[in-house]
Amino acid sequence: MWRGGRWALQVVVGRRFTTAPPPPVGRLNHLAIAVPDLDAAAARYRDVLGVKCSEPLSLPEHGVRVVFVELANTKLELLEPLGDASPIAAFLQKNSAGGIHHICLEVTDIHASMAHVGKRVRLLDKEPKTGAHGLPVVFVHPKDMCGVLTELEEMKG
Ligand SMILES: CC[C@H](C(=O)O)C(=O)SCCNC(=O)CCNC(=O)[C@H](O)C(C)(C)COP(=O)(O)OP(=O)(O)OC[C@H]1O[C@@H](n2cnc3c(N)ncnc32)[C@H](O)[C@@H]1OP(=O)(O)O
Ligand SMILES: [Co+2]
Repeated sequence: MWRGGRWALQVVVGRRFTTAPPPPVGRLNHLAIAVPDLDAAAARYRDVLGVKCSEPLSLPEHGVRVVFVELANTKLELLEPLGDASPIAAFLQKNSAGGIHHICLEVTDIHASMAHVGKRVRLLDKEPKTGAHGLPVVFVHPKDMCGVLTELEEMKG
């Protein structure tokens, strides 16, 4: 069916049109927290809550320095700005003490998810980038996801 200048996949099932179901979304891979001082934030989580923190990892291509806090059912991603163009620096200008920055959901096929999701919401890149885990990631604009910046990360298998 031709809709809005694009072919929309329509499967006829018993005289009722349905659109292919979205590719599956799995676990919450991480919840990211922007912080003004990564070392102080990691020490706070480690010393106050006694949780395990990774060594800091610099990701200049993303403008961040990160520490992962290991939890029983997911991870926290502590994010400090790295470089002048860091998206975290812009976030901290509005939230000086830091705050919840994004969530990351796992998908099995990021291109399939992008093709489906990209029809309905704004993806912030045309192609996936390589994230902190060395896996493909893409972001959905927060204004299109109930005010929450949403990262999709491909987890094969
Ligand atoms: C990938 C490596 C690592 C990993 O997990 O592997 C990471 O997660 S790195 C994380 C850092 N990278 C990113 O965040 C990339 C995606 N982010 C962006 O492209 C920008 O930050 C963007 C487009 C979300 C916001 O851009 P900007 O900071 O320039 O702000 P705007 O003024 O354009 O914002 C428009 C509108 O959105 C609101 N906003 C901004 N950031 C967030 C946020 N994190 N959560 C919720 N809402 C957000 C902002 O307040 C504006 O709202 P308005 O009502 O118009 O004021
Ligand atoms: Co992330």
